[in-house]
Amino acid sequence: MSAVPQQTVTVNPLIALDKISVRIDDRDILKNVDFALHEREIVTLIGPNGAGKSTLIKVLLGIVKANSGKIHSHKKLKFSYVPQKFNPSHSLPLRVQDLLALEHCDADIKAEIIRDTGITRLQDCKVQQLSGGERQRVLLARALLRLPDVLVLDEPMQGLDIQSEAELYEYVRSLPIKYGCAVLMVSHDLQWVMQGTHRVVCLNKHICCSGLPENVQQHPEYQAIFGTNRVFYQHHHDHCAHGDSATPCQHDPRPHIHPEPEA
Ligand SMILES: Nc1ncnc2c1ncn2[C@@H]1O[C@H](COP(=O)(O)OP(=O)(O)OP(=O)(O)O)[C@@H](O)[C@H]1O
Repeated sequence: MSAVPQQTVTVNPLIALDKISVRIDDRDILKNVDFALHEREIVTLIGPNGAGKSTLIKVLLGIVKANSGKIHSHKKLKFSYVPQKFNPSHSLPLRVQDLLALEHCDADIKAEIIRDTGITRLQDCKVQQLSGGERQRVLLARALLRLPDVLVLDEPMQGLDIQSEAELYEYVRSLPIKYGCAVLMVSHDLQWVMQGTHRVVCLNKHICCSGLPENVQQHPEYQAIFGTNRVFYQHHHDHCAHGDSATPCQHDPRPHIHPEPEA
């Protein structure tokens, strides 16, 4: 069983891609891709480098136009996207609090998101000067402040240390219930992501297979790409991951990411 409580999947998906194909410079990037994301669902997109994962996300976000196929959605959706790379211009110095102020959100929720993503003490820092891990936290906070219907995370663990990575997964897992969003995540980190996801979709220009993590790893196309030794790691948290301690966090039992230690 997946380690995440299964959601009741509604009949109507929030958004569905129907036979989407994308060609760039006469190369097939996506071929006949059917994909659906349901309310409050956590879906992880996996696949080898160049499989078209970022392109699929960009089609969903409307950044890339498909050459053929249809996108269905029964309401106008609010998306938040945390990209793989974000390099803010040095010619436009921006403090973290200025970046966060661009999203309008209830003050209590904003305070909660800032606290839970561990960025309270970064408010006066310039975005350009943040470490990779700090930047990821700030981008996640900013994405959440939009209170999106769909939160899209493209390899969000980049730059995070192992401790923060575990906390971030735990935190992401709590988001659909806390803020009512669906989460679509791209990740190469099979061990950690699979135990936090409702459904896995394996892409290699076309959808190779999809379903529960434990079923997908038995699929021949999955095994052809990733081999048979990549068994998903099942980890059960009843504690937050800070301090290398397995004892429950005394000060705050809610999923949250701890701030990076001060230098
Ligand atoms: N704007 C573009 N122009 C030309 N080729 C592109 C463009 N965008 C993507 N591609 C090509 O499409 C293919 C899929 O790229 P994409 O970034 O979607 O893959 P990915 O699965 O996200 O890869 P990775 O895991 O390495 O991030 C790649 O071969 C890439 O070079």
